Parts: sequence; structure tokens; C-alpha cells
Amino acid sequence: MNDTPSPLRIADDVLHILDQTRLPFAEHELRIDTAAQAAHAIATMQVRGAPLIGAIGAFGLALALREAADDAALDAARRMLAATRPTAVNLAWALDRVARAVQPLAPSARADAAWHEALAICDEDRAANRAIGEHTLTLIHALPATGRINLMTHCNAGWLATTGWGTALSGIYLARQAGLDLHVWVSETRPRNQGLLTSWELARAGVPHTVIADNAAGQLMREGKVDAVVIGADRIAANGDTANKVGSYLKALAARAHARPFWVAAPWSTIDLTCADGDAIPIEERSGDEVRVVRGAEGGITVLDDSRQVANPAFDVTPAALVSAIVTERGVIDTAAGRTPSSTELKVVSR
Ligand SMILES: CSC[C@@H](O)[C@@H](O)C(=O)COP(=O)(O)O
Repeated sequence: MNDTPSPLRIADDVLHILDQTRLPFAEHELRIDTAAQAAHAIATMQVRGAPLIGAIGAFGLALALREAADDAALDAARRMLAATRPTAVNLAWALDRVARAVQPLAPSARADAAWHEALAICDEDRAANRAIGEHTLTLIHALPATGRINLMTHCNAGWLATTGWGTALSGIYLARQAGLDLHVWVSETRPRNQGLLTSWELARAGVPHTVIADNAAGQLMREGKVDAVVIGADRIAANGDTANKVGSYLKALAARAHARPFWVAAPWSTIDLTCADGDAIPIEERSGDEVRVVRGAEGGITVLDDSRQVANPAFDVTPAALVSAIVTERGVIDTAAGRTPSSTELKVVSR
């Protein structure tokens, strides 16, 4: 699995992360050797993307256990890390997994065991993402498009958002490797502009793409310039309702209106069977300053002063009825055709 770039590097038993708040303008690595630094990196979005924050949370817990590893310390560190970002379930999932692995052990053995569990989470994430890419490639091959295939994506669900390959972008990378004539519409994704990260990734991989303002998506679909939309996910409820970066829902509505497939690509760890439907998914409200200040290479430009009220929900929920397929490492759940895989327990309400 070494043939994918990764936003994190392990050296000297500590973490080195690519600071995503400085991308795409500067490539800058940060050293993370305490749980507090890991929590800060997640909360400030130096690292972001559901699978990646899960992995960093897991390493953060291991780092905490190097300082104190009794039950009270474990619980406190877990809560501190879990409180950083609420929507992506991968964070809580990874923290639970590490805690469960170390709880039966003596405190002296916990830090090393937690570190190994975090490494295993990363290995499994890369393998899952590669498999997601292969399943997505099958969907791409099945598109009725003749000539160049035009996909649309939102936010960044590439390798930067995971420990390797990405989710929504994994299939795009494999399609490119397979020599498919493919072009990607990349929506800018205000207010944090994760679309610029996607453009940065795609440019590095030589994937033809065009960045658009978020509001251009509907017109492009109307003009027949989009064959399918593929996005990642932060949490998928038991009925298939999908939380992802705010703006995903509008793209799903436009895709349905123009009879275009809308695919959600995510590892199984993004599925939360304890959420019956999308109403149970917590939606993160971030600082209004992200809307007030437009960031660029030279810092930020204030476009609205703080006398004005601003709302900044960071995610939205796309109802399962608008999702054509959920692609996980276990295969494709074709929600449009009313088929669920018998080997799994996902209680998707098929339509
Ligand atoms: C493979 S990442 C999937 C999602 O986490 C991604 O699309 C997304 O919404 C990321 O949001 P972010 O706020 O940048 O962490």
C-alpha cells in the first residue's frame, strides 16, 4: 500500500502531519507528540476528513497514555479528543476501538498497545480505501457516457482526508491509472475551500479537472456536463441518510433532478447503526469567522464585519432517497435498485 501519498508520517515514535490549513499555498509539516497537540490539530482542521481525524484521534489517545495510563486518564483523554469535532463518527469509532484494546491491559502496557492499534487503523484504512476505489471504478465503467467521463465531487475526500488513497477520489485515481478519459468538476466548497485541496491533489496526480464555484453545479448538470457525482461521508445513518460537507445535499438534489447518479464512498467505519436516520446525526456549527474571512495565500480578507449575524453549519444531511449507491470496502450498496448486501447488517432503507 505504499503507492499512495499520505498526510501523516510516523518517525521516532511521534506523528508528523501535513498542515492542511496552509495548503494549497505551502507544504508544511507539524510534529505531534502530545494528545493536546493532536486535539488542537483536529479542532483547527490542521488535519481534517473523517477517516484521518479518526486515525489522529487514535494516535492522540496513545500519546496521552504515555503520560498517564490509569482508567481515569484513559477516560479523560478519550473525552477530550472526542469533543474536538462532533459529526464524523470515525473519530468516536477509532477512540472506542483503541480504548477497548487497551482497557484489559495493565497501565504500563497500554501506551504501546494503543500505538499499535492506531497503526492497524491506518493500515486498514488504506486497504479499505483502495477497495472502495476498485468498487467505484466498476461504477464508473458502467456509466452510459460515451467519450470523456465527467464526474463531480465536493469538498476533499482524497488522500489528504484519509491515511491514503481517499474515498471519493480513490476510484478517480484508479480510473486515471487505468487510462480512462476522465475529467472532474471540483466545487470550491466555501467556507473552508476544501475543493482547493482536491484540486491540489488532482493536479499532483495529473487528473484533468476544473474548479467551480459551489453555485455552478446545477447549471453544469443542466447542460449535461456531469455524468455522476461522487462524494465522501462523515456519518451514514442506519437508513442510509448521509452527513457530508455542507453543500452535498444541494448537489444530490440537482443530480436527482437531472437523473444523474449520486454516489457516496466511505469506509464501513463511517456507518453509524446507532443513528436511526439523519436527524440523529450531530451537525457541527463552526465559527462564523470562517464565513466572514476569506482565506488566501497571504492570510485572510474580512468580507463581513462581526456586527452581522452569520451561521456556519459545517455539514448537511442528504436523505438516502437521493443517494444512488453507497460504496464501502465491502462492496456497493445500490440503494436505487433496492439491493442490500446479504453479508452485512446495514439497515439501508432502499428506495
Ligand atoms: C474521506 S473524507 C469524507 C468527508 O470527511 C469529507 O467529505 C468532509 O466532509 C470533510 O469535512 P472537513 O470539515 O474538511 O473535515
